Amino acid sequence: MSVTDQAFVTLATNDIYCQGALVLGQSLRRHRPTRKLVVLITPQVSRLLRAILSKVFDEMIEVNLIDSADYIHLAFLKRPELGVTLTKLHCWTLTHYSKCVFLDADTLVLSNVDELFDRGEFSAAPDPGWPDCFNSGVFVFQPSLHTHKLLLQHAMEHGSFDGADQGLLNSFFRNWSTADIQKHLPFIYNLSSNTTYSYSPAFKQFGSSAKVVHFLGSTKPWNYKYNPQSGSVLEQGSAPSSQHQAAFLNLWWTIYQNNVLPLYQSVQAGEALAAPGHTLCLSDVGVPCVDSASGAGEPCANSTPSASVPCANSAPGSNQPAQGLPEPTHLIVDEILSLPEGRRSEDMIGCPEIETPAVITCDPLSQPSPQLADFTETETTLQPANKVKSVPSEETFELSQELPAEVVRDPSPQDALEVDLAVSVSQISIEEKVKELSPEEERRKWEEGRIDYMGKDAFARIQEKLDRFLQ
Ligand SMILES: O=c1ccn([C@@H]2O[C@H](COP(=O)(O)OP(=O)(O)O[C@H]3O[C@H](CO)[C@@H](O)[C@H](O)[C@H]3O)[C@@H](O)[C@H]2O)c(=O)[nH]1
Ligand SMILES: [Mn+2]
Repeated sequence: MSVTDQAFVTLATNDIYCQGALVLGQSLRRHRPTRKLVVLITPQVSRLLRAILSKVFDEMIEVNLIDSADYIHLAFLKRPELGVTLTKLHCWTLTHYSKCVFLDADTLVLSNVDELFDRGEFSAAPDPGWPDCFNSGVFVFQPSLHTHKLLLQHAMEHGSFDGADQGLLNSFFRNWSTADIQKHLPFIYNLSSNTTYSYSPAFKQFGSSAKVVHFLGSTKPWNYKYNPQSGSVLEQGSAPSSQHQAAFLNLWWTIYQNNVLPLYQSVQAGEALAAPGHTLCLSDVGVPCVDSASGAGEPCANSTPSASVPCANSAPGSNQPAQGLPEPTHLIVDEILSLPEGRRSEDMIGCPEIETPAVITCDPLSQPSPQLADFTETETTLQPANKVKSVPSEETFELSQELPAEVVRDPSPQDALEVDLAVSVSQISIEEKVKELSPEEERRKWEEGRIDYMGKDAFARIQEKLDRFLQ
């Protein structure tokens, strides 16, 4: 039975965090949630990622990025990510829901967690670093404009002791650790992926009942490279700290490969149809059992090739991208991960962890071609595309009365983080790059007071330019 006035909510302020939100959304879907899935995005998210998110989430709601630069005047800023994570507070404006569960975009759901809706505001699990504080990566809350207003007021009056949302929320809900044990979520609802390293006997005892894994900290799953053939992340600079952590990372990537990448392919194929010549570089390479990302590196047992399926056009759904948004993420598919011989999803039964994979197959008999006509969607878990909503204007108005004018920004694209997906037979990686700004955008940034004092606008570099000019 589905409950339409309650929702799981996440946040992604750029295309990189969208990768996490997509895996989280698909991990929730695999366990058949009875609540809606909602993603909060900011204007920085590209139209391609919006199109993909709308295939996974029931609702996509655009909110204003509360940018750290805006808070210089409020003098409460030490860490640049503060503003961004304060954007999380917008979740209290979702008043068309009676209760919600917030999940960070770097969390992964391992089983059905609908029972979280039996808890009340404000429920959260202890933070592994300081268990008298809660971790703000998973929490139960009740949307309310009044609470939202109080939270923003609290932010302005008291700041945040850690410079981000977790410190703010802990001081706002300050009796969490003592008042009501019902509001202490068990740790299995927010298991930090690296805890297994710090207390492995406990993990051995209780780890199998983990329901939500949280990749907290600076290295996220998308920072690793993944080998689709072995089904495991590649050990490089940032090697996983334990075997268990590696298993969670491998699961993240399995879902990414099987349930997220195909969405790119179908949406980009649709875009190519709408605008021929769109960047989509594909070559037809049969990859033996690329979906065998079980974590153990075992090949799929039941991968009997079926008759090849002729490719057909696949429309991306009803989502038409909005105008004036950041340029889409680049998808570089060097060698497409097509299943050999047009293998259908039914053939994947032997692959563990994959219940209803979204699979795109390509007719191996047809010529390699960058045309979308080479694709067909055989089975997907896609949800109906949904409308993009914005926070109602009255709320924005109310908000802008509360805060200095510059805190609430025009929803103009700015500093979009672009993503390069590099997909080959032996490696998948998600590279992030900061978009090069045009001279006009640079000037606008300066005029808005968003100056990169530590980076390219550092005094030494300006001096260099002046010297060159004066020579
Ligand atoms: O550039 C960003 C940064 C963060 N987020 C969102 O904000 C969440 C929190 O950021 P994250 O990088 O996941 O922080 P953690 O490494 O988990 O660090 C801790 O500290 C953060 C700041 O207090 C809290 O928000 C987290 O819940 C807490 O686990 C993310 O999951 C996203 O949903 C973005 O959308 N874009
Ligand atoms: Mn997190």
